[in-house]
Amino acid sequence: MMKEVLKLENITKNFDTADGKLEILKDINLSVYSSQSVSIVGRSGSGKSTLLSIAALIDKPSSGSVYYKSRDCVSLKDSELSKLRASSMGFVFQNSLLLEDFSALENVMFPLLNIGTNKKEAEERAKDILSSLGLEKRFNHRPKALSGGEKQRTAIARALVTKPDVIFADEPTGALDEESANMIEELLLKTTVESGTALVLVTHNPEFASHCEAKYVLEHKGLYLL
Ligand SMILES: Nc1ncnc2c1ncn2[C@@H]1O[C@H](COP(=O)(O)OP(=O)(O)OP(=O)(O)O)[C@@H](O)[C@H]1O
Repeated sequence: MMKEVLKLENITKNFDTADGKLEILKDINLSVYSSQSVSIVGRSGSGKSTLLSIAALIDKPSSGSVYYKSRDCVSLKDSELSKLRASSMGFVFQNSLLLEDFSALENVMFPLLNIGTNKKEAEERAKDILSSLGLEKRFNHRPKALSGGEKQRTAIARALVTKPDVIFADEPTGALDEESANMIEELLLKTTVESGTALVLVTHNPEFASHCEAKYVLEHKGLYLL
């Protein structure tokens, strides 16, 4: 049976601006299960990144609950949230920032060292995952010596290496040419499902979105199943 990894309940988000209260999200509900891929599309400014930040426990909702493996997370302390993110979540962004002064291998080892994995094991696991993403000849390359697609594959390796329960991807192929974008798309869907990780994907690309198991559109402040 599939486990529920993430549950958003009646999420509302307002921003206070010079022109008063701006309501961005209203009564959003979403459940995400292990191994499930979920896509969220919507026009620019509809609140996709805001929703992703709330789901990933980076930002807090104005009201509503975020449950992570049945645990209510909205009122957890920042230090607990950081720990939870580091051990159980992975992130891939349009321009995933890699550490420029470190090799691809060191970039991928970093999240493991951060959660206390010993160096030898971290190196082995980082090498394994980079190799599985076709980067076995790029271990020692710094980010500036990697192509755009290779950088994103390194970012995916970095996101997956801790074996997270869920990966949040915000426009992960937005900066790539079509061929690299297709490859990254395929890799993300395949690697997440195979490792039991859930994927929550925000994208402008309707084709990429359509390959996910559950497809949502964010419009008029609400989230609707397509
Ligand atoms: N800190 C903030 N203060 C005020 N308004 C904000 C803040 N953050 C986001 N917004 C507004 O919230 C709305 C939603 O922004 P968000 O980035 O979530 O949209 P999006 O759907 O991800 O857009 P895009 O597809 O262009 O990336 C926008 O109108 C934005 O201006």
